[in-house]
Amino acid sequence: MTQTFSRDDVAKHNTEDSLWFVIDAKVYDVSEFVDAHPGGEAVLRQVAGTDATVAFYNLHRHEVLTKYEDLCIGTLQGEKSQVITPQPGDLSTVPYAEPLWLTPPFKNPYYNDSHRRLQKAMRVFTDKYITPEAQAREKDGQYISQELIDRMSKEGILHMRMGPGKHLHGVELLGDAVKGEEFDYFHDLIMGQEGVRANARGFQDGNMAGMVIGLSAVMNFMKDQKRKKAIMDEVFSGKKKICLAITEAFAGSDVAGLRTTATKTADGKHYIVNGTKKWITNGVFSDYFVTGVKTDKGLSVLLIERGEGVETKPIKTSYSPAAGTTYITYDNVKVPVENLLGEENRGIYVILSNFNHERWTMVCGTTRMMRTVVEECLKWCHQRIVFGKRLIDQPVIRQKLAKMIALTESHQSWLETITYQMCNMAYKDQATYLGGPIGLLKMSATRAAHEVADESVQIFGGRGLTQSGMGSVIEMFHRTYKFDAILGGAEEVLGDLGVRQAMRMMPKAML
Ligand code: HEM
Repeated sequence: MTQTFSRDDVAKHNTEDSLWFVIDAKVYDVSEFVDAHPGGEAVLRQVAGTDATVAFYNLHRHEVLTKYEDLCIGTLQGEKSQVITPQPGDLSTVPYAEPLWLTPPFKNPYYNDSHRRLQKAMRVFTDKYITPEAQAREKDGQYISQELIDRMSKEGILHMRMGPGKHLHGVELLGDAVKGEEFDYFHDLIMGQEGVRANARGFQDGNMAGMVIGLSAVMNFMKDQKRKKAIMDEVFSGKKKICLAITEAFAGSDVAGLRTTATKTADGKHYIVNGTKKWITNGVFSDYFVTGVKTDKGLSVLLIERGEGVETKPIKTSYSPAAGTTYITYDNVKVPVENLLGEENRGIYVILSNFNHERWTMVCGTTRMMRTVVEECLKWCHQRIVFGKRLIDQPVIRQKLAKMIALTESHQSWLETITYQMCNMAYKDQATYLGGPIGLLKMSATRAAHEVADESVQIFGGRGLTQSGMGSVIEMFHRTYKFDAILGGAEEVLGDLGVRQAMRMMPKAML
């Protein structure tokens, strides 16, 4: 694209056969494209021979130009493009589009060089591999490809998604961006926040969310160490998939109400499992199901392999089928007693100890998505002309942005404060001291997401309700933010948990 043209050259191409215009100092020849233009032929003819930059950005996302770059035949003499075309791995320079620690000149006490290296490497990986696949799967509703799973496995991404621990020791992580031994909860936060930038909430769960919440129970509670290692190897190598099967049509956040039963056989060697599970993420393509069951004196957790008596079928939800949301039935499924995770009748401990990390991971994602929505709105408000002004020139719009920015920044800061505690507190103490705060944080983050989603649709108007084009990210967020408000514990349950934990620590303090 070395050819240059004057504005007069462009102006001559406004005929039936030759249709050129300028967008951002680049010259486009759309003579052959007019028939195929999704917005119709007439609108293009109206701007033939002129500078159509403002009209274009009022109607299209910038990536449309990248997709159709073949239509560009040259540039304007002596003029330079102004609009930034992001490259894989780039940080955004839009204010508030990145957390403060990634925004010069701000300083932050929590992150070191290994965090920065990991952030950079994971962003490149997301931009190059996760986003294109996520967008494709959102459209075709298929499940994640084995190719992407294999690629993530090779880079140690599956290992890292499980958080800090021995499973990372000696594993090469994203080209050695960080040593497994030094991986902490801030690295974990980075993995959680960078991954969601694919802007596809359904696929985000389809991308091994079942593993994140299911494998941890095996890692922490399977007694047979050889078997545990074998299962971890199968899952980390991407050969087998695993999910967590707790909720039922009978019981959601109130896990004590589960009705799936596990009865021991007379010889004591097996459990016979009967019952159902609902809303199980990744269930349709999983090989292992970490399943909450009722045993004679309480709850227990069993690792169940796909096999005779286990049936899975997809459930349609308001996010994409790519999540693999599943209804499971267990009909007289024979499970070896060695597959018991933790102690019999004390499964509630297994389930609860899993929750903190799951909830915290969800906050990482929600907070990052709110930030992306802020960025989308800031860009849109600067390019959208309405009533003869840019949207950003309307005070009422600036009020909405102020609220959205404040909610995003405050939740990121609170999240980092909690993450710092996780880095510096023994795992067993975290259940006592952080269960409540993490519950309150998740409750508050999803309430904030509710506000951010609502305001962003008001800013985008009809485009915020349209799945393709300018408002696609807003539409996706508004349609799916509720998943974080329900999954992993509903807002009300978590708020109550936070206050009840505070009640337990309440001294005899009087007014
Ligand atoms: C190289 C130049 C252009 C390309 C490749 C292009 C491509 C597209 C595409 C892919 C869409 C579908 C919606 C989307 O994905 O955003 C679209 C919609 C549209 N385009 Fe273009 N377009 C170009 C220039 C223009 C210009 C200069 C105008 C008007 C002055 C225009 C007017 C429209 C309209 C009115 C729509 C429908 C928008 C909507 O549904 O909200 N296009 N265009």
